[in-house]
Amino acid sequence: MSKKGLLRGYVIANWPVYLFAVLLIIASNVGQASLPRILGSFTDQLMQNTLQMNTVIRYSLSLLAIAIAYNLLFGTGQFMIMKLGRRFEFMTRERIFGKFSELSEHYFSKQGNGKLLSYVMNDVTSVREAISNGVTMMTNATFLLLSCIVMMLLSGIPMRLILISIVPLLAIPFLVVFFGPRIRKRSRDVQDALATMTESAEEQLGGIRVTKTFAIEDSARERFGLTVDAIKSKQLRLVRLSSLFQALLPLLGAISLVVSLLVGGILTMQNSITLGSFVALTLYLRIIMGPLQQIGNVINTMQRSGASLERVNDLLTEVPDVRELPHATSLQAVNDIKIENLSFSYPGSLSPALKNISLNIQAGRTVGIVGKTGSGKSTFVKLLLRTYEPPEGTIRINDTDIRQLSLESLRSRIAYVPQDGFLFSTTIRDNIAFSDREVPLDTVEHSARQAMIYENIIRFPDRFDTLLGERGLTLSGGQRQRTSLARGLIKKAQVLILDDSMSAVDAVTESGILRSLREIGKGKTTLIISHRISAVRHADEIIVLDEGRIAEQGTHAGLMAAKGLYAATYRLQEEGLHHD
Ligand SMILES: Nc1ncnc2c1ncn2[C@@H]1O[C@H](COP(=O)(O)OP(=O)(O)OP(=O)(O)O)[C@@H](O)[C@H]1O
Repeated sequence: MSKKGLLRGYVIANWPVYLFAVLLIIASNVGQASLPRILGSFTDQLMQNTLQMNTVIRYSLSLLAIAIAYNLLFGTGQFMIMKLGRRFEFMTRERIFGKFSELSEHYFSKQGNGKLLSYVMNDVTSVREAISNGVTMMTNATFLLLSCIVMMLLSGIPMRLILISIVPLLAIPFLVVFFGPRIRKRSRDVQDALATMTESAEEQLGGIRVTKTFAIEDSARERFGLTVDAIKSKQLRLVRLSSLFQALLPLLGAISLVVSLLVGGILTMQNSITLGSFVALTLYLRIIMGPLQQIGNVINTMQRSGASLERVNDLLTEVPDVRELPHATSLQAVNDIKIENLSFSYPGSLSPALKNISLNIQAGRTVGIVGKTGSGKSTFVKLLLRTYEPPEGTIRINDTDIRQLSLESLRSRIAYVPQDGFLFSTTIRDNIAFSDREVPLDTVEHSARQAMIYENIIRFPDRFDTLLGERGLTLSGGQRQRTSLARGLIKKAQVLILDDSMSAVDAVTESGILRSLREIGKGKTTLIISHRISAVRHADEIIVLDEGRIAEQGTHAGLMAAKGLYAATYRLQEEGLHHD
């Protein structure tokens, strides 16, 4: 898609409706532009004393007919364009949301949620306003201007008088060329600053509890104030420029009127033109002031929305870091997972998070991964799920490089439970049955029992129908973690990955969950990642990661006998437990 693709594509797809609406607006303008001509001829008849009652009535009815026709035609045209604008807004928000689901975690960590929200809210609205109001006003203004000029010529007003009167208007294109790009540049600055403010507001709200517990509300307010100040000064710069531009166009119109009054007045005194022509000319120039003001307005809106359109187009043309091949293979079943010489550095990071990892995970086995914080455990899982793209040929499932697989088929075969599983503002039941909303309540309850959260849930007044989040109940950290665990356990997937998913539960609950896992894990490939050795000691194989490398590998008994890092960590943790 080209930079302008979004809007152009939309207008091309809807051109017959746009054309029809524009024609209606043009027709309404032609009618309106005949008003001064009618009034001019009325004045001449009045001066010549040739007016009769039925002529007066005819003139009045003509004016009424023009007014009604104008309202009908303009109203319908404007409604059609507004409707198209709203549809554009709706479609663009959907496309942006679709794009969000394509983009990788890396993109989101780079951009920040606030900035992305501002695309969906501020930018889309700004483009919609331009294509609704902008198209209506631009068509209206341009054709009213042109119709007035044509009608002036048809009204018998001498050509030289018209030309002299509209000379000041010739400066308009120069003003547009001068101001347009400058307004656009300043608008982009404002939109960027708005995005930064949304981002800052989002972060401040997210961290409000921390801010309060540290009693640093004042400095938080000050920091937010800085982003607001940045918008204020950028907005003032924009407003200064756009107001100047908007004021200059009517000024040109006013100069035209002055010229027409001066030259037209002299010609009327010399009887070179009729009084009717003079009245018509001044009325035309008065009417022209409206479109001129509108054109200034529209150009301002268009420039502002142009900046927003650029931002939205930039987002929609963003190429995701993790992409599917055109003919990606669909993964039907997971047998063996082979990892060979896997090294990985995060984009922009100098030191690798994983170094030379080689590992075979046979189907149906349980593998524990332990290691101190920052040793690369979560990175390993992210690569397995292709949240980040692993280097070519380093991770294979059933001998196929996972980069050849479709993302949907890969991810739907894996149930992943992160440490801080996000819960949505809906019922507990819907949160647990996230992978398949149709599963019966018994199955949801069964998973809740396995995750040791059932007893908590049935004590809530609405049990599994209890609402969570903004309009509902707030769960404790441990309850949240176990609800998210139940969500992973219910998923019908051949591979289960628990990424530190029991860190917020006590030792007794953990051992209950581990018992369930041994039951669920039958026939499933299970990866348990943990700081705590108690969570992995029953695994068929344990991998000890240290600074991105496999430091040790084996069963619990084997690793204990080796008396290395694993055995030392185990002793430390056991001692901690006994001291508690
Ligand atoms: N998105 C990221 N961008 C850059 N570096 C990252 C990113 N995520 C993790 N890292 C770095 O990669 C290294 C491994 O991190 P990882 O999250 O895999 O460790 P971990 O063993 O899971 O730690 P923990 O037990 O604390 O969750 C760390 O040095 C970390 O700083």
